[in-house]
Amino acid sequence: MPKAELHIHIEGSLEPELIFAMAARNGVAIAYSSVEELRQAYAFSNLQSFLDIYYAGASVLLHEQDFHDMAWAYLERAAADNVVHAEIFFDPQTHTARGVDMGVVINGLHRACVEAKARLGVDASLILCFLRHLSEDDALETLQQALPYRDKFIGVGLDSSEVGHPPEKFARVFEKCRGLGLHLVAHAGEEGPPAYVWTALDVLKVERIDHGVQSTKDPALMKRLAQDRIALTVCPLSNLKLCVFPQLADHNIRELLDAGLAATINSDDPAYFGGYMNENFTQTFAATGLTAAHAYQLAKNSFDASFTDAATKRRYTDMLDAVFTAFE
Ligand code: HPA
Ligand SMILES: [Zn+2]
Repeated sequence: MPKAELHIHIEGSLEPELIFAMAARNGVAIAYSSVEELRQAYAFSNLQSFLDIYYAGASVLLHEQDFHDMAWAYLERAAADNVVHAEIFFDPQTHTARGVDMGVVINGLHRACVEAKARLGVDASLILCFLRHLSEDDALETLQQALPYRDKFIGVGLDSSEVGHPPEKFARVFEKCRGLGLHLVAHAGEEGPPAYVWTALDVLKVERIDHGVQSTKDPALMKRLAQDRIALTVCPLSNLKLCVFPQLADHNIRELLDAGLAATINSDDPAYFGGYMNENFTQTFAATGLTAAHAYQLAKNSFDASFTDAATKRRYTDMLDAVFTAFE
């Protein structure tokens, strides 16, 4: 089934093998003695326990070629899962704080996106995420550093530690980005309360909510999301691995879809959470009993919610319809 991936952190696609290869070629020391030992550390109890190891993994990225190679590996893997369109998050502050130049980050990632179109037929673009555990002034400075590369990213997002860092902390920087014509998204309602989804919508004026699974706790919010067709980029295996739901069978993806919300399925940090796109779909469908009609809706939602033009959305939906017609 052709589909779009709208919630993927490129640093979360860095597989242990690539971490070790880059550590060796860049002379960076890592706290684990083997790929197996590193993988064994991937047992998380919540978002923060994951973020600590995720930022440590990203420390091997130094040169433009490293950022390119990481993104290229993801794009090849995504293409194998029939992802035809990807909007990719990156966390520049994780790298600039270590002395890596903004241009090194963006040019490396962007080159892989350009190659993906030519060699894989995958449409890929970049969304710059601000780290919400840092200050808004740090985000404003990061935006300033990224402006020379304005043509190489399509929007901004908000990620990292959610609880205690509500969306409204970033009101000024998002307002500035809106003025620049950038698309706006934010993580909200992953671990944080429905109130954070409300302020992401009403203060930051985001076009999509990343995760948003806590929204089912607030009926008025559910109504707002359905009425305004605000897409939720849901990541089931991530929610399972970070203990947002005790089991995949307890996930509320079906409740979201059946309430008429524009939910999508995405991989978030596939190297850490045990699955790329198709694995997220097959495990979620097996555990929750979603139907073929839900599969069609999820893929259709992913195209409708993407930041591409109407003609491209129509072309994607025609591809999807052709697949479903062939199975009827
Ligand atoms: O799931 C996530 N939530 C918040 N920040 C993140 N950074 C990478 N993945 C995530
Ligand atoms: Zn995420």
